[in-house]
Amino acid sequence: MAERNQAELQSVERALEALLDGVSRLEGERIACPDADGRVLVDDVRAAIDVPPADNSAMDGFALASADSGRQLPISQRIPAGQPAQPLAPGTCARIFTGSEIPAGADCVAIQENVERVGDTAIVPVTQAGQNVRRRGLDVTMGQPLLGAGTRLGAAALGLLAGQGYTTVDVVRRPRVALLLTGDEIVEPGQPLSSGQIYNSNGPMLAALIRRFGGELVSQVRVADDFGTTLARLEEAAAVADVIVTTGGVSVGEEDHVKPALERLGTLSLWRLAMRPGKPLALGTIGSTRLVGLPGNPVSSYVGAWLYLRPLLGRLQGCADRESLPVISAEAQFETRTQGRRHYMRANLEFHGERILATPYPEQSSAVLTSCAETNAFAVIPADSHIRPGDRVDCLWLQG
Ligand SMILES: Nc1nc2c(c(=O)[nH]1)N[C@H]1C(S)=C(S)[C@@H](COP(=O)(O)OP(=O)(O)OC[C@H]3O[C@@H](n4cnc5c(N)ncnc54)[C@H](O)[C@@H]3O)O[C@H]1N2
Ligand code: MOO
Repeated sequence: MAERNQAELQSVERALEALLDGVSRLEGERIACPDADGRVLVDDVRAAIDVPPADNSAMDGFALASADSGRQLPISQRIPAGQPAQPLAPGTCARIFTGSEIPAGADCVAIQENVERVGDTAIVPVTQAGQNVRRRGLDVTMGQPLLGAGTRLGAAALGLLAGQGYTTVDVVRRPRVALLLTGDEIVEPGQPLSSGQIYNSNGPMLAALIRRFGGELVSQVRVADDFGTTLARLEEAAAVADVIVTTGGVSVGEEDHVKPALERLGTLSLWRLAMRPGKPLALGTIGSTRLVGLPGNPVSSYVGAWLYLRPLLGRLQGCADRESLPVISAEAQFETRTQGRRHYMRANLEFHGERILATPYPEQSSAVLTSCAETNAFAVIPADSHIRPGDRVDCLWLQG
């Protein structure tokens, strides 16, 4: 079906630019390291100590001076991990274990499988200097940059911080997000469903995405379809949140009160975007609080959250890798045509050796949330194009 008024549609990029304009990183807070998974570093972190702090053994075996190797040597000490090593008596070797400190005077370790023990002596094969020794500072050298500002902390980063002895870390405060759901037909799960009603699927879905994108959900309220209530709920939300997310009420229906309420309280721009799903989008401000008004259709809301809300929360956290999604070029396993709107098709990427295949969910209606639940990417089909099987398509990988 031909779409009219395409000239009036605006690009995704322009809307995103408008949304992020003037948005800067929130302030930091000091938290305990074990609580910092997924949080974003405020500043660069430098290494306070060498890791490992001393040369140590990579293997269970015998430490010795390489010049003494290839001979039978007396075993002059035993160095369990965690115990200080005594300087090695010349012409001897030391029983040593993985992680034990290399004694002064030794420069290599022969692994025990290659050593023959004879009483208190060991016949040690020829061993090169440095063999099986992990040098002091091999992992991290004191003073080196360890992690950069804006890094999203994950398991390995938390391990690095702990390896430095750090107990607290300065991270960006989580953006506070208030979720407002419009629509008198919406009923909470657990309640009986009457004729004309549907369960609230957008609420839990968006709450999960907000947390996943690094936000803190500070409130989640339903707003009745009337102007006064909408106004009051928006004001309350603006008082506690950095970001207000609404769903529903951004199209042209007469029951939509978000637009007039926002026009009263702050600024509002309504976008009609050259994208599908999710043509309508509302962007606004109430004081310093940003508002993202997503469409009510669950799929449009889901796609809009990935494309707009995630970058906004990323910018507020000073986290560049949350501002965009990884793009994977894949081989289309389908044929489709678009007109004036770019299509974000919910698709599955499958990795088959060298080939990456994109298969769209068969039903792409913006009311079919199954298309989101069963896929892992958005295949981005440019406006006015014809994609045939085997063509390359750029896909946004929804793993961020
Ligand atoms: N005459 C026109 N009608 C519509 C247009 C248009 O341009 N002209 N745009 C269509 C498009 S595109 C979309 S998207 C929707 C956007 O509508 P709203 O944002 O105003 O949302 P509602 O009308 O309130 O709801 C749409 C749809 O979504 C369901 N919904 C809403 N909230 C929830 C929820 N929390 N959980 C589950 N489902 C929800 C609602 O029942 C409706 O079915 O407008 C089109 N119309
Ligand atoms: O674009 Mo609406 O989001 O088609 O359903």
